[in-house]
Amino acid sequence: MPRIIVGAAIISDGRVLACERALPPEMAGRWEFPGGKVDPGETEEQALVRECQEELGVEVEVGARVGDDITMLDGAAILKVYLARLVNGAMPVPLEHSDIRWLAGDELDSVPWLPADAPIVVALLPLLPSTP
Ligand SMILES: Nc1nc2c([nH]c(=O)n2[C@H]2C[C@H](O)[C@@H](COP(=O)(O)OP(=O)(O)OP(=O)(O)O)O2)c(=O)[nH]1
Repeated sequence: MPRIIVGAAIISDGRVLACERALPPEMAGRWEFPGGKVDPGETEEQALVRECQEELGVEVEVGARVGDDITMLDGAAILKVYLARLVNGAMPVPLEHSDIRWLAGDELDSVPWLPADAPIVVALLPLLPSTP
C-alpha cells in the first residue's frame, strides 16, 4: 500500500500559503504545501488539521481536493492536496519551515516548489487572482 501524504492549499484573501522546507538537507529551500504523512487510524482531513496545527499553529477547515493524486517515490507514496481555509482568526507562523509566503496567482512561480507539486500549482492557478 502506498503511503498517503496530504497537503493543504490554504487560501486567504486570494493568496495561497507556500512553505519553505528546512529539512532534510536535500529538500531544504524547496517550497511545499503544509502537511505530511497520514498516520494509521487517521483520516486525511484529520491529518491535515493536525499538521497545520503542528507546523503553523493554526486551525484549518479542509475543503475540496485540488489537482489529481500525485504518485511519488516510484509508487511508494501518493500526494493528495486539499483546499483549506483558516478559522479562528489565527495567522500562520513557521514553526517547522524556514519561511512562509502568501502567493497570488501570478506569484506562484516565484518560489522553487518541490517537483511533485508542479501539477497542483497549475491546478491552483484558476482559483487565485493575480496581483493588481
Ligand atoms: N507536506 C508536503 N510534503 C510534500 C509535498 N510535496 C512533496 O513532494 N512532499 C513530500 C516531501 C516528503 O518526502 C513527504 C512528506 O513527508 P514529511 O516528512 O513532510 O511528513 P511528516 O510531516 O509526516 O514528517 P515525519 O513525521 O515523517 O517527520 O512528501 C507537499 O506539498 N507537502
